[in-house]
Amino acid sequence: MSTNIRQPKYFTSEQVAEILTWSLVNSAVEEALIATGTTQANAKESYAIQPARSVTPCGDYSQRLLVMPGYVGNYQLSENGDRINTLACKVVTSFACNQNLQPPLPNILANILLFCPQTGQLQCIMDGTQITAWRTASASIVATKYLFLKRFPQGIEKPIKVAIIGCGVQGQSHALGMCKTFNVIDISLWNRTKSKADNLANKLRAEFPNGLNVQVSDRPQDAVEDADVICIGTYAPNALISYVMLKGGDVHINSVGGGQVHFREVSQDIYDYAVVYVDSLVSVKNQLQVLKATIHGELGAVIRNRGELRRDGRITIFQSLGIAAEDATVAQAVYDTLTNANIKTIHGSK
Ligand SMILES: NC(=O)C1=CN([C@@H]2O[C@H](COP(=O)(O)OP(=O)(O)OC[C@H]3O[C@@H](n4cnc5c(N)ncnc54)[C@H](OP(=O)(O)O)[C@@H]3O)[C@@H](O)[C@H]2O)C=CC1
Ligand SMILES: O=C(O)C1=NCCCC1
Repeated sequence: MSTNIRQPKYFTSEQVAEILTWSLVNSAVEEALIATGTTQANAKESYAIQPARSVTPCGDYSQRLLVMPGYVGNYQLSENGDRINTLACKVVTSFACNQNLQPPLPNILANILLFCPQTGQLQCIMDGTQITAWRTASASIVATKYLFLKRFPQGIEKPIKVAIIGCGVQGQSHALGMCKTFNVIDISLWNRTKSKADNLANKLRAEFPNGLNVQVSDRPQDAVEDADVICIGTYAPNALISYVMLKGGDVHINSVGGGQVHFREVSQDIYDYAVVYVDSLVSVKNQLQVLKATIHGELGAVIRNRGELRRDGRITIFQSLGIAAEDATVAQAVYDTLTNANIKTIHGSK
């Protein structure tokens, strides 16, 4: 039999990093969130098919291999772009011990396989480690825009105070993404190992020399006490923030940390009071049984019914689990840029 099968391309983390900008990733992730929740092919709407990810513990639960397949159909990477389909699968490991290696490795290492949606042929494998860091922060950015900033007349121009709890890979991408996307006037950083918060503070001061007040806090409560928006992404097995620590009134929390075993970095009393949204209700069934919270709905549903949500004076939580559709749309945007395909994608400064 003749083989017309082409070898897949490979894109390194350096090639991928070169392409990533906050405007590109934010818009690709927003499309993924909108598509999530609609699973049927439909001429007018985008949709996503993303079965629950498989999790293989490798010895114990602190070492896991996750396989995240996803198909996103009939979506656009930019307003004037063609409607496209993407078939992808992220293969990602989470080994909590990697940070103790000399030299340290990221705990979360990923590769994304992108397939031709017409033939199923593997088109490329790209490093997904950076994409995971960026797309998770972007999901929190989109959540902050729709669940929090839409409450105010100034919208995304509103000056906000942000707290970052945990300054690992996720804390860093959240801090940079928030400051690049929104009018952040004040950012407070807390990390268990203080030197990491100090390093991030220096990076932010260098990158945003004007108009951004950067502080490192000794305790999580000091970081969050005035915060409008809190981004928390750790492996903590116990709550790091609780209701009494918050400023009261309008507060939005992006909680991305799965912990090693449970979702425990935010205290139960905050969940009891807050309105909780997720990226995917399907993932909730599989991964969030331990969380005692009423889930209000999916972020994508809020975006689809633009402007209908009013949560004035409330605490909202975006409980992020991470979905394959986000990896798929971002990987597609990166691939298109690197290969000049579907080139009407949106670009912007880093
Ligand atoms: N929702 C999603 O889509 C995604 C979620 N994640 C989750 O986000 C979290 C962070 O991942 P990532 O940033 O890549 O990991 P990193 O290893 O880069 O950072 C881990 C962070 O957790 C902190 N931490 C660990 N244990 C504790 C503890 N007992 N108390 C307080 N802080 C602690 C570390 O502090 P220190 O520096 O002192 O060690 C560090 O700040 C993980 O739970 C991961 O599973 C990751 C990717 C996607
Ligand atoms: O969504 C992801 O990607 C991940 N989520 C939880 C931890 C591993 C990576």
